[in-house]
Amino acid sequence: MSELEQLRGDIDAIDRQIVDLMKQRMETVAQVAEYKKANNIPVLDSGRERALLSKVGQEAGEELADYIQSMYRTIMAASRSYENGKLGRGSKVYDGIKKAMEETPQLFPQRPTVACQGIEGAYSQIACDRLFKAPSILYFQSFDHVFKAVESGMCQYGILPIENSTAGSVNAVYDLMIRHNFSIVRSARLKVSHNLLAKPGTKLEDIRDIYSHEQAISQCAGFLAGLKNVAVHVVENTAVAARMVAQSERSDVAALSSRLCAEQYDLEIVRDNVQDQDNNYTRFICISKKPEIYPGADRTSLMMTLPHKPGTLYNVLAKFYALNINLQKLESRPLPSREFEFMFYFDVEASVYAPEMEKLFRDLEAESEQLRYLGTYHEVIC
Ligand SMILES: C=C(O[C@@H]1C=C(C(=O)O)C=C[C@H]1O)C(=O)O
Repeated sequence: MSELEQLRGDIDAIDRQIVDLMKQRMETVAQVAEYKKANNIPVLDSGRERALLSKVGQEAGEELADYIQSMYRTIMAASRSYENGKLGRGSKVYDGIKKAMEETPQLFPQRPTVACQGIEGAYSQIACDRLFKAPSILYFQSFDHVFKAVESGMCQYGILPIENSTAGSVNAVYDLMIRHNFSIVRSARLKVSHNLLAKPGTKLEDIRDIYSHEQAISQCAGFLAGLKNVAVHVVENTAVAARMVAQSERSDVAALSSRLCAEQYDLEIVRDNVQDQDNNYTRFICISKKPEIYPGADRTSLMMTLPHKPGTLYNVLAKFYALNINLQKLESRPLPSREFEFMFYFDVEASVYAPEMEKLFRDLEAESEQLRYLGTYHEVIC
């Protein structure tokens, strides 16, 4: 037997003892849960946990204190989760998820009324047309109006951009999420390619002024830098830019917009795919008033307000880790009304049918100040 094999044999023997001791510890934890139930005591006891951490840290000695303490944080989180299960406390959120699954039809609607921000030809419209077969689209001036149109029932769904691969999160939309009630029922990941559009017959060398949204301009910076005697102007969105060019009396102006805008506004594509990088995409969410969970839903979004104390975010992340749930997105936004408090937005990868989802919600509800379930849905790649 090699030295390594011998050492691993020793580790195996120690692990048998650890597992045995952990089983004994969990059995005692279950008795604690019984006691707490009978005496109406909450599961979490932060004071006891802090004292335990400090004690095991001292017992471990300076060199190992950090390792042992971090292991104990995990052990205590597992104990609390076990206690919540033993107490038979269900999860309100998970009950709501089950109800939404029962009540949602099998098929995603094909012809609903959908709220989009902008005008015809905007990227939200492209995302909307990929998500629904034949939607009736109502256009609104702001993202806030899209949320309101869905909240009031005027539109069945709303489309909102939330993230771009080059420019990052759309903070304005995350900030509005805090203020509105809604559910996410689908998301779309749309490949974005920008084209230089002008009136038919216009040549590249004739163009003197180019209009577009600032994000599109920055994504085409390399192409624009190569043009001579051209001024670039920011407008509110790429479809507005195309409409301006179409309505202009001049024939030396152009817009950076989608291919759809060329058709929409009778413009010609002078140059296509002029973005600097070809892996440019934007993610959109499709929102509704009430939760709807369609078959195949594998992504769940949550929002949580966490108290401003050390370790609160860590505790949430530890739960995802303990249940082997993959985190796809984490976004934090300051809460305007509460100084130094943050709203965290999470996207996790897990099917609603997975048993760990019920455990996750039970544990999160038991311990987070404010938990908002936003929906479970599938992301469409278009
Ligand atoms: C087991 C208990 O419940 C929780 C788990 C703890 C642990 O695993 O040691 C400690 C405190 C509580 O947050 C307890 O209250 O003792």
